[in-house]
Amino acid sequence: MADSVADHRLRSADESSFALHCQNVVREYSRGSASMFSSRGDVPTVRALDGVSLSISTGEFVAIAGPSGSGKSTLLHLLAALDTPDSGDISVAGTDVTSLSSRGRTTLRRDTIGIVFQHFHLLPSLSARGNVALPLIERGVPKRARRERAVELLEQVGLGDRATHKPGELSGGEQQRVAIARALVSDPDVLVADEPTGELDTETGHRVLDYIEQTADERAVVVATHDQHVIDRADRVVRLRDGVVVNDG
Ligand SMILES: Nc1ncnc2c1ncn2[C@@H]1O[C@H](COP(=O)(O)OP(=O)(O)OP(=O)(O)O)[C@@H](O)[C@H]1O
Repeated sequence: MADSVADHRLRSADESSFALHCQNVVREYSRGSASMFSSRGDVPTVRALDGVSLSISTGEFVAIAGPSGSGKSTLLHLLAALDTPDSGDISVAGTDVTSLSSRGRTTLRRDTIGIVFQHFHLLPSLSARGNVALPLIERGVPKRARRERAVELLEQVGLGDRATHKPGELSGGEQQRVAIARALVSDPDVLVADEPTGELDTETGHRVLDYIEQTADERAVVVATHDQHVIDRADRVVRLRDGVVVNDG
């Protein structure tokens, strides 16, 4: 049977009213193979998230903070539908992620989630415009419309004059702005960013943050970060420690 995202729309009004919602989420990783550690076949695990519950609305700019290893990236990957939890529920834009197949999650990401990584993840052989237009190919948007939309987004992030430059010809801050433009090109309901200012100097980090902040007016924005500037500017800070939410406000 076809696995359409629409089949996984939540029935509950409570959960579907949030752009992002997770309930009692647990995610464990195994530490190597069973044979390495135990004659009984037990695989040691690390519990990266231990019962996390969180709801984020459209228009909120939320920072996920906490010490190294506290579970920030793990949570972000789950909220971006890049991964699934061992137990608990996650919904994105009213769709139950945990019941989707891998293909269904790919469709959900394509249609509703923009993702920005610390290391930009741009294709070096494509121009800034080509990188930004990439998600529109998957959506079947014609070439001319793709180009126009990509240039529009690059102008919004202040890089209209860099459209034909390749990533190697751009500074770190410019590359990160290209990555943000790419994440926003499909006008997603949710923007998820993992340490987006981690590789940038303070001033460039502020510029990138300006763009991220602006986009939060019409979508939910979640940023995992160690950067105090991001934490200071967020509407709300969710603090993790050892995979548990220790503060939310
Ligand atoms: N693929 C993996 N395999 C095994 N353990 C992992 C894996 N990814 C993360 N972990 C472990 O899960 C825990 C949470 O890691 P996570 O990367 O989510 O933390 P973080 O808060 O993002 O850390 P940092 O700030 O250093 O990026 C850590 O103990 C980490 O070692």
